[in-house]
Amino acid sequence: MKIGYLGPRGTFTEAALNAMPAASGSEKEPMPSIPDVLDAVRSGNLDAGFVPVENSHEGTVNVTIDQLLHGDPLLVSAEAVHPVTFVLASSRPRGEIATVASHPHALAQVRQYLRRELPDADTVEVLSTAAGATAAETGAADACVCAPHTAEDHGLPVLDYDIGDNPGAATRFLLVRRPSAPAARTGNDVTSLAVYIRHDQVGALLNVLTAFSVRGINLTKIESRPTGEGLGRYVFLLDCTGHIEDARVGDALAALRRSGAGLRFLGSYERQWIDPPLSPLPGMTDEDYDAAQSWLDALRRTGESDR
Ligand SMILES: O=C(O)C(=O)Cc1ccccc1
Repeated sequence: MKIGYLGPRGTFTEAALNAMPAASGSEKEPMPSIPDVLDAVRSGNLDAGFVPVENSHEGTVNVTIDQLLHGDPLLVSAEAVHPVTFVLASSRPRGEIATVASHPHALAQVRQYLRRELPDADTVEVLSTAAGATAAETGAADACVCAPHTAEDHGLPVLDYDIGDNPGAATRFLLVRRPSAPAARTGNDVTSLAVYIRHDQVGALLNVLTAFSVRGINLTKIESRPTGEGLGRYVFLLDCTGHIEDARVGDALAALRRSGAGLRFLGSYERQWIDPPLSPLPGMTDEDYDAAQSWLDALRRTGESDR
């Protein structure tokens, strides 16, 4: 199995992929950008792609989300959550640092540090933290923000360790592939989907949310992105706990379908966060659904209910 990831070597994405048991034994190929990774999956050059999607403090990596929303569909088969710690690295003395290069999400997570320590330095956004290290090594930038081991690999002295504004920041990554049967249900799963609500209906978003809440399904993320059709046209990205094989999740999706909402299923996969999953509401387990279906089947056959 060949997995492409946001490279070059030394990115946080690479470190997160190497820590993933499901990826051990796979051939891993660094690619220059997130769209490069996902397009290579679409074209069949890669079996899977591994990209950052969200940071605990900086929020969503929009380029990843937009890639999943537009173009040929892709399916998420796994997620990984990985801690991120940043260093400032440079071969120049502190007083000579006029430019600092890194990935926009890394720069955003050290904003307060840079304002405090290097208030006059300009930031330079590049495609990854490892690309920032290359920029600092070649002199295209004076310094970079990257992982400690990346500074070492590029022969860059570390001027400051642990410079993140939020200790404990973590990034969530997704393993994606071309659509096929979703990952197996584990009992601790997340389902991601994009919902295109009806714009000619008042309360359309509330109806979508209600489809989840009445079935006791916990939403863990909701985010809107422009559809690209014009102002006021948004698509909603939802993450909920549960698997499409869970009766209540399948039932919620079927209800959305009946309501006329457009759906792009983005995958059901094992959840990797520390929060314990919430128990289903009474009457919402698969067993409850099965028992109610058997009761209805019998009622339709015999005309007899149980009271
Ligand atoms: O640039 C990297 O190293 C990446 O893998 C993207 C990223 C950037 C900042 C935090 C987490 C991931």
